Amino acid sequence: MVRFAKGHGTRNDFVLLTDEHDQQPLSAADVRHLADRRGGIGGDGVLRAVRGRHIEGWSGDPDLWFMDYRNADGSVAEMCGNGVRVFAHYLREQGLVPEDADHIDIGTRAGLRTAWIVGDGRVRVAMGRVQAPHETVCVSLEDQSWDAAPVDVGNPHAVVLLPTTDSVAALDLSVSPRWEPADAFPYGVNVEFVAPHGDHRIRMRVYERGVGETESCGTGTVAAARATANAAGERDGVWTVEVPGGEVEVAFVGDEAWLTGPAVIVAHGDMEWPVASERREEEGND
Ligand SMILES: N[C@@H](CCC[C@H](N)C(=O)O)C(=O)O
Repeated sequence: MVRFAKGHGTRNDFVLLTDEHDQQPLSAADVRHLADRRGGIGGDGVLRAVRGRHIEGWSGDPDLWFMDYRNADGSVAEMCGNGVRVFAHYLREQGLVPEDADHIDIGTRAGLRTAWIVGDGRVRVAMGRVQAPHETVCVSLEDQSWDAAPVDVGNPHAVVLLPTTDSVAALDLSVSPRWEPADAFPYGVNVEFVAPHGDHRIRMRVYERGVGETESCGTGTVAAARATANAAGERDGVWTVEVPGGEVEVAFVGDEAWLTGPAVIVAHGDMEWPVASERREEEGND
């Protein structure tokens, strides 16, 4: 049996597990099973809490809790902005960090992230440096194409700025967007479609690498706000980003970003483990 929690941030949902001493490393097939909405628990991703010392390539404090993030298809991603808020909340509710700690430092594959529980069930995270080069790429969806702004939030994004929220709502994101040049994102990319919806307020939909369309993507909201601010010639500022699953706030000071939004744990339970052998065989235990 494995103990799990289920949580979400603006309905971007995750299965959470604690594996302090790295005794249950997850294969891609394990992750797909956990994230499976019919045969497993269900989620857009899986967050495993493990001490940093066990993560190859982590050169920070070995005692820090590390957010080992996986997309629902089993792939590894560097960062997850909604996930890191839910992860901070989980560490606190599980008693894995002191209840009176002012902040929570978390290791991720994109580096150290610091979270503050700010009340009302919301968590603020210092998202680090956001890089948005000037060059654009071409993003296509079925027979439509647009210029998109590449933005790096620790993980890769391409942001398409559209004129109206109706044009965002009309998109069919059941199919994956394509991009050119192909080598612009050798490891894939998350694609955001964004339109203005008031003063420093935008609306966004996203097609996530390794998942498909989700109701929210925290790093995507940061990328969307950065691309919108850049297009408006603004640097510092606070943006509200509406997503199908709710809304979050993104603040910029210089190159740095902070993301604030809800973090919810909805359930705890026990799951059969290891995964049934027939499923491992079916999916391949890679
Ligand atoms: N939903 C996440 C992003 C998760 C990773 C992404 N799919 C990727 O592969 O980079 C978020 O809230 O940031």
